Amino acid sequence: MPIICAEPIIIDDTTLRDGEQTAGVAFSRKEKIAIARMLDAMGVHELECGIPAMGDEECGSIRALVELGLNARLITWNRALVGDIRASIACGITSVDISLSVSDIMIRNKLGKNRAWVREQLKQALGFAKENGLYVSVGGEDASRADLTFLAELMDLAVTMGADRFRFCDTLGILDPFTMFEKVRALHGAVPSLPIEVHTHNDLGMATANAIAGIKAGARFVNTTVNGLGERAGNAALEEVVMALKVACGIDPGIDTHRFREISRYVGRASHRPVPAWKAIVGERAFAHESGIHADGVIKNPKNYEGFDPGEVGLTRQMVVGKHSGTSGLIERYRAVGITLTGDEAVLLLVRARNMAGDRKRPLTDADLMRLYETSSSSLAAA
Ligand SMILES: CC(=O)SCCNC(=O)CCNC(=O)[C@H](O)C(C)(C)COP(=O)(O)OP(=O)(O)OC[C@H]1O[C@@H](n2cnc3c(N)ncnc32)[C@H](O)[C@@H]1OP(=O)(O)O
Ligand SMILES: O=C(O)CCC(=O)C(=O)O
Repeated sequence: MPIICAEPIIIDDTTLRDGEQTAGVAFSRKEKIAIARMLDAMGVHELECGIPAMGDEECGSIRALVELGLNARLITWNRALVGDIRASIACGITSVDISLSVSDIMIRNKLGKNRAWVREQLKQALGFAKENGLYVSVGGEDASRADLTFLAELMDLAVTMGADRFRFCDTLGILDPFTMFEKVRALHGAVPSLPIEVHTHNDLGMATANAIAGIKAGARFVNTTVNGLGERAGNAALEEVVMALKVACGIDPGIDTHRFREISRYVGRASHRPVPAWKAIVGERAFAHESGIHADGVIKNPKNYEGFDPGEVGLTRQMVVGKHSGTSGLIERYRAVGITLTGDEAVLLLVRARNMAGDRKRPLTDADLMRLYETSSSSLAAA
């Protein structure tokens, strides 16, 4: 059943920040500009575009993105350090994520500090950002393992100091959607005046589900990356979150989805992480039908076996002849290469086509189909 959102859902795409943090991935400046332009043209609302603290090269890229004058809001990632925020301001940035580890495990074992230090650091960094007129998302790193009462306390402090939103991060990707929902709902209930952003990771294969659960629990901002790039197993994929919102939740975040295939292929090349054929939404074979019952159903009406039209994401439907084909699919494929089969001919050819696909461990090409037809001509004449 469609859910009603009082306010629009804002997609904050972090392909250029967390996406580039995928181990071994490095985008050139030219690629960053191309990706940002595409995302902007598609109507993506915000781009987390880099980390000024990384140094001159990164700052040069961020400045170049600022100079594009995109519609999308550009936001940078910063530790809760005045120096990091200064570096963002020097890039011409007016929106920042100020990140603080908020779980006791990270506060103790990574930062070597305590909760009081975190509070103090937030005051200093947020205070500095606000004095400089910045829009601020307070990033709660490892929020999914943090004490909820402490999180609510930090959120209260953030509201008092003028923060614009709080980012709930499932940094390790260890939540399930039900727990995600409960935690985000609890925080939203505790501090309703501070909008929540959700940042999810795919370590258990639930990044998209958790992003959607966060939105259903009241989050208004959601982080995505093209193809689900990101630390370790990646983040929630832009194309999955947007289509899940549209198809499963009845929420249209206003993104031009027709370019999903195009941007997916571009980012796949630029990241040297080719898109698997079966990848949800954008995989080349995401709308390929081989199994007899499915092919027959799709031929009768695509709605039988497609949750949405492939054209909506820039893909095309493919009818495949293989080991699981039935006669309807085979007749349809032969029709596409200009040959009309009778029912008897299809029955005869089907056995041979299945065997051929099984032997070759791949679907039959047009050339395979033609050869099969020609080499079966005497049997077909008798059929
Ligand atoms: C969950 C995330 O994705 S967070 C984003 C992570 N992204 C990146 O790390 C990519 C870019 N990072 C970098 O270029 C570098 O790590 C830099 C420039 C930020 C820091 O570089 P270095 O000074 O060489 O430090 P190094 O990377 O070895 O260690 C990180 C330091 O930041 C500290 N730190 C980590 N998170 C925070 C935080 N939120 N606020 C303040 N300090 C922090 C660590 O405690 C550590 O400092 P320490 O050595 O005094 O304990
Ligand atoms: O903004 C933050 O605090 C960190 C975001 C992040 O990349 C993560 O927690 O995985």
